[in-house]
Formats: sequence, structure tokens, C-alpha cells
Amino acid sequence: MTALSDAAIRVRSALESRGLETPMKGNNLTLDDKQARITGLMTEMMDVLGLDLEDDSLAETPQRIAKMYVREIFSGLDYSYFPKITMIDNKMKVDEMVQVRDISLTSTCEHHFVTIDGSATVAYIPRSKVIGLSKINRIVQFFARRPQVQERLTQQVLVALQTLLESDDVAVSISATHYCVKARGVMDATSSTTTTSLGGIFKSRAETRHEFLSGVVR
Ligand SMILES: Nc1nc2c(ncn2[C@@H]2O[C@H](COP(=O)(O)OP(=O)(O)OP(=O)(O)O)[C@@H](O)[C@H]2O)c(=O)[nH]1
Ligand SMILES: [Zn+2]
Repeated sequence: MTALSDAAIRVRSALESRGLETPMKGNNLTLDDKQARITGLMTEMMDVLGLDLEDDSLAETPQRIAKMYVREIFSGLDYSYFPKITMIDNKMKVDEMVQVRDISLTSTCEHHFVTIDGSATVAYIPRSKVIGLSKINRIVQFFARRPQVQERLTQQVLVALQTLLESDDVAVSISATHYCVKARGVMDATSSTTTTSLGGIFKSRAETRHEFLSGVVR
């Protein structure tokens, strides 16, 4: 078992204490154990669907799906995948908003296990520390790689950044298309969903909120 980073431990405990952690019961299975179990279960599911697992195109699908779930699209359930975080002291005394727009995001709807396809905009006001820019994208991707509801994903990114930056002054907005809405069920091909979580000065000060939201709605 890989030892978790200090950043991962602090973020997980901040989410747990706010009731924002993804509902997880946990178990003692290693990533390899999980992959093996899911391979067996996918084999059974495809068998129930009546698919021919001896067909050369289908034969490896259970293994492929198991690897994709455990190591790729649900890897964010395991804090050993939490990104390495680089923080630097705010020696340059930046006190204006830093905003990262159009962060690519694909996640998976936890109700249907189909794709959520969207983008995130994240902003913060530097206080004592400045975070490496790419780390913002990586934190978004880490939490996106879980079965999700968009509202919780937005809050998890907010709290993770607040914890790491040791400041409440963070804002997150996510706009996404849910394929459970687009490709099945109600079959709406054009609607999208925007969720926003504002902390600190982004919530309390109208000008800061407007500055952030005007960067989101373009
Ligand atoms: N709030 C929220 N709802 C979501 C999200 N992703 C999917 N859903 C919704 O979860 C709901 C699940 O509703 P159910 O009635 O149990 O499922 P269903 O019978 O497949 O519903 P339909 O999608 O309407 O066919 C649906 O309304 C989805 O649109 C999300 O990120 N946030
Ligand atoms: Zn869904």
C-alpha cells in the first residue's frame, strides 16, 4: 500500500468533516484484487447479456473495463492517486484573483455510470501561498475520476483547494453535459448543467463574485 501524501490526508479529512466525502465503505482489496474481481463480474454481466466472450473483439472487454474502472475513470476513489501538490510562498505579494478557465473535465455519473463531459473554472485570491497552476487541473481531474454528482464534485474541488491554500477565498464553477440526460432517458441533446461553489470573499463580496462569474459566463 502506497503511503498517502500529507496533502491527500488533509484534503480527505477536510471533506469527511464537512460531510462532502464520496460515500465509500472501503475494503481491504488491493488495486490488483479489485481489477480481478471486476473482470469476473464483467464477464458474468456480458454472459447474462448473451454476448459471445469467445469472439476476438469481445474476449478482452472484461479485463479492459476492470482496468479502466480501477486505474483510470474511478482512480480518484483511491487517495494514493492524489496529485503531488507544489505550493510556493506568496513572496511576490499577489493579492488579485488568479483564475484558471476551461479546465477539461470528464467524469462519470454515479446514477448511471455514463460520462459527464464538461469544463471547470477555478479562481482564488492568493494569501500566504500560491499553488502550482497545473495542480489545479490535476485536483479537478482527481475528483472527476470518481462516480459523481456534479454538485458534490464542485464542492470537493472547492474544499480541497481551500484546505491546501489555507484560505476560504476560492471559487469553482463546472459546466457539463450529462450523457445520462443526452444519450438515454429524456434524450435531451442540448441542455447543460452549471454548478458553482463560492467560498470566503467570493461569497461575501459582490464585486469579487461578479468578477469571477463574468469570467465563467462568456
Ligand atoms: N442533481 C444531479 N442529478 C443528477 C446528476 N447526474 C444525474 N442526475 C440525475 O439523477 C436522476 C436519477 O433519477 P431516477 O429517476 O432514479 O433515474 P432514471 O429512472 O434513470 O431517470 P431518468 O434519467 O429521468 O430516465 C436523474 O434525474 C438524473 O438526471 C448530477 O450530477 N446531479
Ligand atoms: Zn446519470
